[in-house]
Amino acid sequence: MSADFTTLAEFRAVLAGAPGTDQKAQGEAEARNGQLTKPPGALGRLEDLAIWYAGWRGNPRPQISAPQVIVFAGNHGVTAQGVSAFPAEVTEQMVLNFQHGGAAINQLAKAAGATLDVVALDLERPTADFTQDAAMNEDDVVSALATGWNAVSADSDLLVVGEMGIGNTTSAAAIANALYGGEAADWVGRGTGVDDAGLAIKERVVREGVEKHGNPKGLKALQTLGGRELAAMAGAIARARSLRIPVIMDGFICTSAAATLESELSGALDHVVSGHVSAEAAHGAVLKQLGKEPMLSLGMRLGEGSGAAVAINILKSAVACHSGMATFAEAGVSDG
Ligand SMILES: O=C(O)c1ccc[n+]([C@@H]2O[C@H](COP(=O)([O-])O)[C@@H](O)[C@H]2O)c1
Ligand SMILES: Cc1cc2nc[nH]c2cc1C
Repeated sequence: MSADFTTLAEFRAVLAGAPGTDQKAQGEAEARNGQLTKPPGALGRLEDLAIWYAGWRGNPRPQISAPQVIVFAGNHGVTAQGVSAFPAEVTEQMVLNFQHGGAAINQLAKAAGATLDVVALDLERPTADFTQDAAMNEDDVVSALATGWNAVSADSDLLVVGEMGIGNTTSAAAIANALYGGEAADWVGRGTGVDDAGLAIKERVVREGVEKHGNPKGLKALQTLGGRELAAMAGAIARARSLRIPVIMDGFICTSAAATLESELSGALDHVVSGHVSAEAAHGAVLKQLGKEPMLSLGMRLGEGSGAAVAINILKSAVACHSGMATFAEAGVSDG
């Protein structure tokens, strides 16, 4: 299948034409939730998650039986400046590890009953150093969006997008700084574990990049400051919307990539929930800007879709209760 767009303008039109939640199914799910054998609200946020999921699936009593995890990998020109604790070769080495089943995400996807796809994007062709030039030209960012779009299986009933890309916390910080303002220092963190000198380099690189590209917003931020794996995650999130597949987003990089869609079009992430808040310093602030409450806070900072994969189990639990529980009438339990 090929994507429904060949330019950024066409991708914007796709975003604008995307479906909303199914109000009828959502209302029916809400009504069902009120009849289940529990005190009202006793399942806390699990109840909201199940109703949200039902609305997007257009089914008041849905199931989750085909979750898909996709990990996108990309390389970043900005690594030449010394912004990561690890060398750029690790991106490709970890792709091989994913393919051989040896990474954390392999275990977490399996534990959550999800399929796992690994998509490497032009690893031999890193993006441009965004302090010098736009990270990607329009053709490159559209191609990466299309790769993400095409990676989503229409048979999935839940999507997790994750990433692997040495240097990409610098990209994510630059995007967040461009979208939300403040100082570069507000958005940079230690990523894979840079020392104070590395953190100072990241701060300078983010400041220079954001200034060079003029505080870009929306897809322009994705193109000029992002990376191929970030654009692919954005493309996959957009495709999931068009297929009414709910999405759990992962850590700082995933959330910053997703934020470019919301910046482009308010409501573009209504079908997306946050799986976790990562230990990367600014992740919580980006989630706050998006009005997304993370499901989990486990001190993770791995990427790969790992935190979101753990959260699949939470969403499955929410939906299992919602669709499997008896009502007061069915169980002969007196309601309050
Ligand atoms: O998901 C997160 O919040 C997260 C936080 C810190 C690091 N990472 C991962 O670490 C890599 C980027 O870190 P760095 O230091 O190279 O910018 C990339 O492969 C990410 O998947 C991911
Ligand atoms: C080993 C390693 C694994 C990762 N997975 C996601 N980002 C990563 C970064 C490193 C360095």
